[in-house]
Amino acid sequence: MSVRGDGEPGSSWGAGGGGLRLGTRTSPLAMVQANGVAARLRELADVPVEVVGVQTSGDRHQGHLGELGGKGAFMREIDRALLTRQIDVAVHCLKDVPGDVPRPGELVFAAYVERDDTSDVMLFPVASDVQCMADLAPGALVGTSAVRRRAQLGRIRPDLRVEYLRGNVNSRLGRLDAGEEFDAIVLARASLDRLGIERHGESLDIVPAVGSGVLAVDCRRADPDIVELVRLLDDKETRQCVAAERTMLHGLQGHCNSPIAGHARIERGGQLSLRGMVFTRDGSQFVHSQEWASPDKGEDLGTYVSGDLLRKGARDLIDRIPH
Ligand SMILES: NCc1[nH]cc(CCC(=O)O)c1CC(=O)O
Repeated sequence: MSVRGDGEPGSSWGAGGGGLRLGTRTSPLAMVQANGVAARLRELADVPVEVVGVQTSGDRHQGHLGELGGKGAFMREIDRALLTRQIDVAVHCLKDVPGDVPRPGELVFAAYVERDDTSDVMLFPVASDVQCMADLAPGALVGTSAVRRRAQLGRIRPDLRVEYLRGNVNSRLGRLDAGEEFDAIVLARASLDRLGIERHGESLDIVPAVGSGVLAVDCRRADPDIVELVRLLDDKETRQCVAAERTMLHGLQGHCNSPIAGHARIERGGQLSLRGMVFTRDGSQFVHSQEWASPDKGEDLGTYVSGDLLRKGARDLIDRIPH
């Protein structure tokens, strides 16, 4: 999809020399996110930026993501488009970037955009009388695809039944409102905010996903001008939090089916804190760790917390769940 392709003659940006091509998934959420990043790049550099939708196997495939080798299914085609210079910049939800597969060495996340809301919200069918989790009947059916949400819901309301639900945000809301399948679903608050969807949702008191609410902007290391431009979108505190969370995730060596939660933040006193949790599928067992460090020590903090979780038995919890 070409949102703006008016490459100025003589402009030397990007692979084609006529401006930057910014690639992302074709979902409405990915497009909104990419358009936001593209607008900021145009402002910063007075450069034409064309948004390009890239079809990924994760979007084409309707079944269980595990069948495609997990979350990486949303990245392979986009990485390839960057490496073959079909696009110059890519925008990803960091939450969807796997922690157990190394990124191609030729690429660099030159920016982590200032973090949006990290919370998970429970939504109810518009026509339903029930508009909060406490009012859900015992055994009510909740839709989500995230093992982390399933496990933590299990800790709050072990009676709820959880069924696998994925697809783009609007199709999930459509299925919810049709009122025939689910009593509630769980979504990221950030996805509703970015799509401009205003509807009641109950923020859940659960630990967020590693990388939640963060957009990662990828480009080729070999293009220093582009790296330098994208760098201007980088938010220092977000990068410090990401360093802690992602280092923890790498240290745990989980897979896409591992119920892992991780959340770093800069506290009021200026310290960086990191909380990590690993659960069994139903959340009945878990390990927890929290530690603080100076904000420039995010990686050490992540290493410490993953080590602490492993000492407390995280490996056994992770290995008990099939890939
Ligand atoms: N798993 C899908 C996904 N990956 C990133 C977001 C958007 C929010 C974010 O960047 O954290 C979503 C939608 C959702 O979970 O509802």
